[in-house]
Amino acid sequence: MIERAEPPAMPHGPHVDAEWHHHHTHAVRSRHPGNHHLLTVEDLTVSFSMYDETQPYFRAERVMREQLHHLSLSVHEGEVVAVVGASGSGKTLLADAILGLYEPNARVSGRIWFDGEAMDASSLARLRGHGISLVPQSVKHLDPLMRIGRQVVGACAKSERARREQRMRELFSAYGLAPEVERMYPHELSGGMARRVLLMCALMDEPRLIVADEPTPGLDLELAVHALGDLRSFADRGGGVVLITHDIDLALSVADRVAVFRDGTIVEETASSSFDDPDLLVHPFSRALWRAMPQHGFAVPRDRGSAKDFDSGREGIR
Ligand SMILES: Nc1ncnc2c1ncn2[C@@H]1O[C@H](COP(=O)(O)OP(=O)(O)OP(=O)(O)O)[C@@H](O)[C@H]1O
Ligand code: NI
Repeated sequence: MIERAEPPAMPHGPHVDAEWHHHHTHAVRSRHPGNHHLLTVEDLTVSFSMYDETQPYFRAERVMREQLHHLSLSVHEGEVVAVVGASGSGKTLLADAILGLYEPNARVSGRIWFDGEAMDASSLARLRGHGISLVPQSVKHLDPLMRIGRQVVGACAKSERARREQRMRELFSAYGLAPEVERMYPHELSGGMARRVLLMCALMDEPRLIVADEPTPGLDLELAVHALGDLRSFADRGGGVVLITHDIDLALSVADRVAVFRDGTIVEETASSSFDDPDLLVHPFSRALWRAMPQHGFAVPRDRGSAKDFDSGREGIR
């Protein structure tokens, strides 16, 4: 169980120190029975302890709010799996959980396996940047006080510096960033440049799995296609990619499989090609996404406050 681990504090990202910090027991490491996946997430549930905002403040008690519910997902080597769904539905929480990043008030349960090994929060944290890399959703993840070149090269042993600088320059030219950008600070970059830098940071580490949380907003179509093409070729070289996005059209152009995410869980995992024919889609929400695609007439899925439309019957809404 991931809830038992004691995660180390990390220099970047949210401070890792969840409530379950206090219950230590040693997680049992075992191989997943018959697992041939690079990543397997089983029954992942994330809740937050918070004050009940439906009560007046003087009566409010701490309650647990569950945001991810019994979520399962798998990624093979060589595969791009797109996680598509509405905003605010918990997709970033899924990314954070795979990276072993938990807020202090989070309670996490479930199982995560990487390359057949059972993971806990501390082993996931150790893999961060050393096997699993995140392309974060917000460009605010860049350090505002550090020059771009230093951030991309990252903290590394002196002996590795030259090799990493060489790789950075290759990535710079592949992404059409001028060498001067190395000397710049994040506030001097356009949104699109900052996005490319975040992607480069992930590619620098030569991970086995990349979790990309909305990597394309702010990129024009050509750059977005380039960025996704890079994730595709990373997978083609044997890596795995979890591509979180609400742009299903773009996702379908690179993903092997699509995991349809709704209200804190994955309701359907299917081949991208299922979106060529809505009869191959099982869940009403997947069909609603299909209908919302431009070429199918832009029917906007009524995602909020109309759960019944999707949950009662295969056809869902019109
Ligand atoms: N530390 C926390 N405490 C309480 N609630 C939280 C915490 N972190 C996230 N949440 C809640 O979890 C829910 C899911 O948020 P999340 O950012 O994962 O959604 P998302 O699908 O990534 O959205 P977007 O598409 O806007 O990026 C939100 O309602 C958010 O308010
Ligand atoms: Ni998000």
